[in-house]
Amino acid sequence: MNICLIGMPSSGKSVLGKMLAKRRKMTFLDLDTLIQKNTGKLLREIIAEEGREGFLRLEEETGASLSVENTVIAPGGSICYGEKAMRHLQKISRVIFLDIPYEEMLKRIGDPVKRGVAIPEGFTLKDLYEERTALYRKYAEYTLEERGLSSGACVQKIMQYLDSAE
Ligand SMILES: Nc1ncnc2c1ncn2[C@@H]1O[C@H](COP(=O)(O)OP(=O)(O)OP(=O)(O)O)[C@@H](O)[C@H]1O
Ligand SMILES: O=C(O)C1=C[C@@H](O)[C@@H](O)[C@H](O)C1
Ligand SMILES: [Mg+2]
Repeated sequence: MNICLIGMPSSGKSVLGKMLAKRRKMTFLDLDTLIQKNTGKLLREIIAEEGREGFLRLEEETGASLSVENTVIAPGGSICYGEKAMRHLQKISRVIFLDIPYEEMLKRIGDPVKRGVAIPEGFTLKDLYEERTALYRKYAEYTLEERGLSSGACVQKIMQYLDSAE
């Protein structure tokens, strides 16, 4: 089985995903990296050429056709807009939502534009946070409340959940 970590940019999908993969002897896969490998382009080049919508379609297709085993999958934060991808990820993996408070995200994230966050026209970061949080919750079988926890404690809680719900 695979594990898929979803959540806002800077919620810890990469950091916690790599720690989890090491602890459970699994492979770590970053979906952004896979998209770049498949297309031979950087994400910002894809977004510049195809726009936000084009990128989201590509991200959805990549997520929906993923075929891996024993892998911790870390998709980009915008994967929640791809219904087809999320349904597939639910089938092939245990989907876990890394929930961080809005204020914590602001502290960690730096400049969202530089980080490549796909913010629609007229949306604030707060709007985006609220819209996505509802979607992440909808697709996840477990929500990890990160508030106040160290990264080690986060991994411990995820491990406990996975072991208890096998
Ligand atoms: N409890 C915690 N859990 C996870 N990360 C934490 C925690 N506390 C602080 N951090 C820091 O928050 C950052 C999380 O960044 P990370 O790149 O893992 O997020 P991400 O979800 O992969 O973001 P992106 O969607 O941009 O790829 C790291 O710099 C990490 O050190
Ligand atoms: O949260 C987002 O909107 C994104 C996050 C990145 O990981 C990339 O997947 C892309 O730049 C979009
Ligand atoms: Mg990451």
